[in-house]
Amino acid sequence: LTPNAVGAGGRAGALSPAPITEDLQKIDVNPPKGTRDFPPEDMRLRNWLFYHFREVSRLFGFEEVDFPVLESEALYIRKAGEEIRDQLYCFEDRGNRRVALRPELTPSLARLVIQKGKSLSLPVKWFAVGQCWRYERMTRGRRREHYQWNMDIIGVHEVSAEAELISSIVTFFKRLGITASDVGFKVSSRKVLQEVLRHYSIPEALFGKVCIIIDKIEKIPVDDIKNELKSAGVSEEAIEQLLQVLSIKSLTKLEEILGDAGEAVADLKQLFSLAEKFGYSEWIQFDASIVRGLAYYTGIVFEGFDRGGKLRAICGGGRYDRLLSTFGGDDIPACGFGFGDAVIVELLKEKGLLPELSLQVENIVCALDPGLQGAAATVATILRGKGQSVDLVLENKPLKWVFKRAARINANRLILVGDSEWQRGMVGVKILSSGEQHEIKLDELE
Ligand SMILES: OCc1cccc(Br)n1
Repeated sequence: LTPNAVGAGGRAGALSPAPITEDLQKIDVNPPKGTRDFPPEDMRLRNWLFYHFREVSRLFGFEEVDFPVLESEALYIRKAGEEIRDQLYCFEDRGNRRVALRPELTPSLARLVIQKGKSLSLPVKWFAVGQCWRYERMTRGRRREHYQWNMDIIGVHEVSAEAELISSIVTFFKRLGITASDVGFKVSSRKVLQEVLRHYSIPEALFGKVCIIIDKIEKIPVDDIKNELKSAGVSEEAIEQLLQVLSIKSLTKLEEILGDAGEAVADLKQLFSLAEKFGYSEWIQFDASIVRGLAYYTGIVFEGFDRGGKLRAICGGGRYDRLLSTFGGDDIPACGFGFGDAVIVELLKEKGLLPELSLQVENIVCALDPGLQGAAATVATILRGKGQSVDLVLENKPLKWVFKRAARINANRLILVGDSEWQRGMVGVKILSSGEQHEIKLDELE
């Protein structure tokens, strides 16, 4: 081959690499805007977090489920003007179907419950950990995906279901070292709004839209809230009463305003009573301004907040008794929550509660000469068969390199396969923490 000659599709000339053809161009190695890669150190933290999500779900007797990330857009088309709708990551697929990357898990769960129908024995207690998406203009530099832990109880009318769900989140926080001094739950009920709107004969059809407007009360000026409520058809008198009720932070005060005949006060009293029995009274407080930003909630709603006031809501949930019937299913009561994987990590960082997670491999196995690479593979396989993790050195490397790698992967032991030892059915073992070294018979290795 003459220098630089490249046979048709063949290897480059022996003297120099093939010229870069126009097909090769440097791709953008970053993930798409608003999305994250999980390199090993981040994946260890994510796995640690998800381990606790799953452990708490197991402690509460919930079964894991999952659904496609891609769903029919129809699951999320609600007319109440939710932000989740405005940011839907939706498109038309090659079959001209309107589809969307799921922005939340609850509609998928409702769909599966309906699909399973009578084959399910109620109550259903399901949990899921899944990636959810939104297409938000990157002006605010916010993410377009996060992972959410959801727990849902389907088929229980009583407030004991919401009390159980809040207990599961308290259990999760405690496992991570987070206390009631760090976070709390603001709890209310949409029945508070419902009773005020009914008192002013505001049509039920406006309920979802009013809730979505009210949910912005901390985010936009109160005059904008008033204007949006007026445009939605709520009278000025009703608006004033609504805003007054929403400022209530005590159940006693709420009872004075609404009376004790309504479901709102009764449900909330029951929840606070159960909270005492579960032992998490210090974690929850009534706050009538909490409505949550999803149109389908119908009763108790709650959100976890950091008492330092620096972070966005940590988690949130509530009762959604009408969602299944709006999907054409039976009228089955339901409640659940979503817990994102981002704010909790910010909180853990702030509290100094992030765990030290490093790669840990029990053994590094190395052949002392190229002819023993097969023997090293045999040793690795024996150890792995006994449940021991092994980093097998796959190339002929100097010992200095092996020791450096052993330190980087935090190996406990270095297993050396040398010719003379191998001839005697032995291998060398070095305990890396102490430096202690000995030989051991292959069949005694464990
Ligand atoms: O919290 C609402 C939400 C939904 C999907 C993706 C992201 Br990031 N955030």
